[in-house]
Amino acid sequence: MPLINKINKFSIRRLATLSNNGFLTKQTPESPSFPATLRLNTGHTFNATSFGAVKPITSGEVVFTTSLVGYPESMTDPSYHGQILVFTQPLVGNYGVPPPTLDKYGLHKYFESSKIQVSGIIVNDYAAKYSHWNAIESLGQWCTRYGVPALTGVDTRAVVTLLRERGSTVGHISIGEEAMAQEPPEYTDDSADWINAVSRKDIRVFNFNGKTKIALVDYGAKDNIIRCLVERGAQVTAFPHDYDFSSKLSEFDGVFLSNGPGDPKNATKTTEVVKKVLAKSSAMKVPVPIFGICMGHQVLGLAAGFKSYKLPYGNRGHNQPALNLQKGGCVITSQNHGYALNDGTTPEGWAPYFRNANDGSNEGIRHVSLPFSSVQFHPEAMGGPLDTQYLFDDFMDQVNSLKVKRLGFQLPVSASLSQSANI
Ligand SMILES: NC(=O)CC[C@H](N)C(=O)O
Repeated sequence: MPLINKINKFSIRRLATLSNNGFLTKQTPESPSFPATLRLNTGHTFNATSFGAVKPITSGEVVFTTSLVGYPESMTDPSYHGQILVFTQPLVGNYGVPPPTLDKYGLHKYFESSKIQVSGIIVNDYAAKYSHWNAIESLGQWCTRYGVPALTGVDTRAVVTLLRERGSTVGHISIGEEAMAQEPPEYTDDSADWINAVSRKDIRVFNFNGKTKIALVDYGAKDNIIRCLVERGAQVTAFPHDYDFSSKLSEFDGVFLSNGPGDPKNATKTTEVVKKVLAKSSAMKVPVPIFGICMGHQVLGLAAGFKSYKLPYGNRGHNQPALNLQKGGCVITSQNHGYALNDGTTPEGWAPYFRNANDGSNEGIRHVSLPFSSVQFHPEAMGGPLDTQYLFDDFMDQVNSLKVKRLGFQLPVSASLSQSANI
């Protein structure tokens, strides 16, 4: 390559870094590569080379995603907190990592939260050389900055075959000869605390100008879920997972239950709060609609009386087909979950809403007469197909029309008559 081209390429990369100044004033150097292993509790060991943080040993549940793109979004999704993520897409890293730019609502434009949430990543073929107009650093540099180990050179198809045969499996990333020679430690399952680790600690309002007031319970909410609501005119009040907002229900037009990590059965406190909210809303003349996504769906289900269970190895990817049991048809969805509700435990007054066309697992529930529903997949789809974003439109339409009805009931009769004449 002529020298001038080389210089131009270098300056363009530098410019990208400088134009995002304030985020990254100095790039982290690439970590040196070390020999490493991924050891699974099945007894299998995979040799690898590290390209992220040099941390001797990291343990966690090993899960896989079949998504072809979206590693910045997946790795910052709080639902992946504490897990070691295997990418089945062989080439990972080739478009680098974007800056932590915030949009006008204060939400991350290119990430799902403010940091890497996975405990480690496993890829087949790491691309250290990246190219993208918006990239400011490589995947390896990003992992190094956040202290997250990353392995390349692993036969990820063999790992996934094992995970699919053996089910949910704990694994250990060992970096360097010394760590590789040691027995991996006993894995301590701290997943009961994961929601607490990722949920916000304070109450925060997004989009003060929004006309429709939504209470969002944050179990580790992805930024794009909040964006999907505020972009549709919502003022979103995000509550910590353990905050009992049931006494404030009448201040809101709708309730949204977010995604989050771990087993929904650990979310006992919030399940009790959601039970109260369901009872309160059901008793209102005009009920307040409730919608949930993934963990929010599971919590709503548990509060309604469904039972949940752990899937053999979970569904994680961007092309999971879900059948709409109410209207017919099939939607292609983005997913990331290890647990599911059991359709066989559907309580009275509720119905399964969506069903996974691959494994038959539940993908959604709805109340047969009240405005309560939820989906296991991710309509906000970051990343993934946008086919089910209409569910946000449906939810906001339902919230707004019931809000008008509720206002009608609250106004004196004469005002209520003139208001309904206006709509
Ligand atoms: N994305 C999510 O909210 C995941 C929900 C839950 N942690 C599960 O794995 O099933």
